[in-house]
Amino acid sequence: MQLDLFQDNNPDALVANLNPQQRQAVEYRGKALLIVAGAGSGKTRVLTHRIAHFLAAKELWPSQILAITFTNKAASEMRDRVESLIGASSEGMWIKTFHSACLQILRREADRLGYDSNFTVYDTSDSRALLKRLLREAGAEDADIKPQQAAAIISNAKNELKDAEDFARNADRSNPKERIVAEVFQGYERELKRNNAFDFDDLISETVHLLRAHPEVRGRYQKRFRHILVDEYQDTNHAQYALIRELTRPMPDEYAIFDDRTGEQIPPAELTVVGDSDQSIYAFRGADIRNITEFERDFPGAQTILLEQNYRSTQNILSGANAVISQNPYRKAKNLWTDAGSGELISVFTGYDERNEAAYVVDQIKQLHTQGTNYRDMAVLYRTNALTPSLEAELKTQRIPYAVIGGLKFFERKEIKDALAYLSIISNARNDEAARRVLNIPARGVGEKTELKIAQFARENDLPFRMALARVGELGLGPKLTATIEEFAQMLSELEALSAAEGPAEVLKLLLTRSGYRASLEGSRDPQDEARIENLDALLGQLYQWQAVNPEGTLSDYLAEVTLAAAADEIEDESGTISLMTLHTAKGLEYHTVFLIGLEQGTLPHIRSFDEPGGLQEERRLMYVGMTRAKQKLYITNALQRTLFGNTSSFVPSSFLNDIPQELCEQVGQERRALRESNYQAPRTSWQGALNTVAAVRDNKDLTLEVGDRVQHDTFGTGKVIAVSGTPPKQTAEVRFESGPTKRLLVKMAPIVKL
Ligand SMILES: Nc1ncnc2c1ncn2[C@@H]1O[C@H](COP(=O)(O)OP(=O)(O)OP(=O)(O)O)[C@@H](O)[C@H]1O
Ligand SMILES: [Mg+2]
Repeated sequence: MQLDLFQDNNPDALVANLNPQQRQAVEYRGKALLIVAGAGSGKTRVLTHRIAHFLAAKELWPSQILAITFTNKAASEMRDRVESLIGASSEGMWIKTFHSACLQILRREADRLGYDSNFTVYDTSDSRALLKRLLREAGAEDADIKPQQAAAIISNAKNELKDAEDFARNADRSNPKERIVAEVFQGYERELKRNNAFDFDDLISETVHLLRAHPEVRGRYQKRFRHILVDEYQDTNHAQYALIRELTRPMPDEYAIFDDRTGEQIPPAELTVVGDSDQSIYAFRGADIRNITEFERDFPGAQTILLEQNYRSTQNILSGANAVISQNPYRKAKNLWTDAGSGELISVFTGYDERNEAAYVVDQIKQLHTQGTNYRDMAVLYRTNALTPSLEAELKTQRIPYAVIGGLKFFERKEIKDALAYLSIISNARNDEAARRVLNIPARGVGEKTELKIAQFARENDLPFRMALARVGELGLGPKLTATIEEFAQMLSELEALSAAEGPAEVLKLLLTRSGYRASLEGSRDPQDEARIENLDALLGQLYQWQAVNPEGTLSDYLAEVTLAAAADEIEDESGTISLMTLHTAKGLEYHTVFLIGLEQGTLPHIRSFDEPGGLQEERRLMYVGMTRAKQKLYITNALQRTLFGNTSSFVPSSFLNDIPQELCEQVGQERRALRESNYQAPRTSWQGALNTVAAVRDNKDLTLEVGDRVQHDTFGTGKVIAVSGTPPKQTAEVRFESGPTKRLLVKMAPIVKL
């Protein structure tokens, strides 16, 4: 039927399900249209309907449309929405992110910039590595310039469309730092070009330079793209803004473009942008809200349409989100409303630690799934990736399929794999792959040639690679290299000895320092490396907890468990997978149920925002983005303590929680505490209570359970033992809780009392 709609050329049917303002936006014809509105008011829906409307009215071909979104996930959702509207393939239509659109243009036009079309795109770590070398060569140690600082300065310059020469011209020559950065910037550009490489920011700025320097190329793209639509316009930076401007700015007479068929002159491309200044969350990358506020000045005669009805969320969720964002100063109040009804209350849960928080979240997920909510309709959102390990571990244990969107799963991340490879070679000296992986991690100057030599020696002497390392003296390498490798082998021996006496967590803790891995990440100042440290700390925290639950567990037990758990990733059922992602990635998306985790001071708002101007406001917008992803049900959770690097720190709940009116929330955590208080010794405060529970856990040593016994669990309430196995102290019990879940517990460790 939808195909008919398209073939019948019936654009009116497309606007039947829209409110008057949305309909006006879809049907508007003119050079420039700006739609500003709060979350969930149908901005993206208007964009997709507008695209379909152009097609159905046969005003444009798919290939004449360029639609730009911010994330790959948003782009693929937009494509799906358009295809289901037109009932046909959207082939030929560009629905892309800024970066992927520019990448495609540059691939085609590379030779005009003196590049080959097979150029490489340097990711952040490639750029940092290059900058580090250049800084060293420029003697930056004395001026104390970190690669990360230089990278940020260069990135900002590129986002402002300033090249190395501009930068050098404007640099204050009497300031040694500026002089060095200017010099390094020029060297960096030279090296990129020599390597036939662009960095991330180049993709956009170079496309702008290309279009500016070559009007005939600009004309070609203007001729092709007759209508450009940009979603999430509030997050465009200057370079992105300039790109749009080049693609819509009138052509000079000598480069005027003409219709091949009619011979008529073609006017500039038209533009539709939609945005919400309350959802601007990329100021740190140079996003400029002024692009939205000054749109009318930049595009004279532009039409502005406001949308006010929210179709996504229930009133409780919307009121909660509005209450949070209204704390931001200097914003235009919006009149966003919904007729969806008040809906369920926002559930607020306080866990005593991150495992308790994860257990609660996963348990709710299981219950919702049992009650018929598909996994694909649920998402867990967080401020930073470091918050996921306990959650991922719990999801794995409970065999719930999940996907980490826009990021690697925890156990697939490089630093985690590195750490596990270290643990693996310590646990099993015959694991050649692991030994070879860590040989030069962190960089100790052992190159591939040396690695191959060692491997060959190992083969000839029928030795594992690890053993060949110990005999590196026989290889005739240079003295320095030989000493480095001997030292590496010696370190592995020490760690092997340690692992015989200590638990895996202690081994990991020591190896991160002894190997120099931690120091190399700490020294790098690359934000990615900062995240890597957080992740390694998270792994360590998780390992300590694993050790607490498996006091007899060995390193190889742990590694086997992790590997098997990773294999559980394969499972997926017809209800899809749960999505895990950062708040930044979640922009524009929506889910039936949303869990916002890690609502603590220092996590959200993030600690780094405290001393940045406007930092707290940007964090509040992130919170607003997170809350407004939920359609029917919103959970907000926090943990009173988190374990990082074996250290447990306590956290205060996020100040944003105080902004949500009490009557919109139900405090699940307090209910849980009340339950506990009514059943046994009352803890004094919630989190001391949690510690008491942990202490009580250790007193379970002599507890033995039998099938049929009733127990009270700290998190899950009362339940009945339905199976037991093993004998104390290794007895495990399967308990079916009245609150729904069935759990397998190690009796001596579980936070339970026998009733
Ligand atoms: N007129 C309408 N009738 C029914 N549903 C609608 C209508 N307008 C929007 N919706 C639905 O409301 C939800 C939110 O719409 P959409 O994602 O387009 O909002 P948005 O303004 O782009 O939100 P965000 O600011 O989060 O990007 C979607 O599920 C959409 O299909
Ligand atoms: Mg949207």
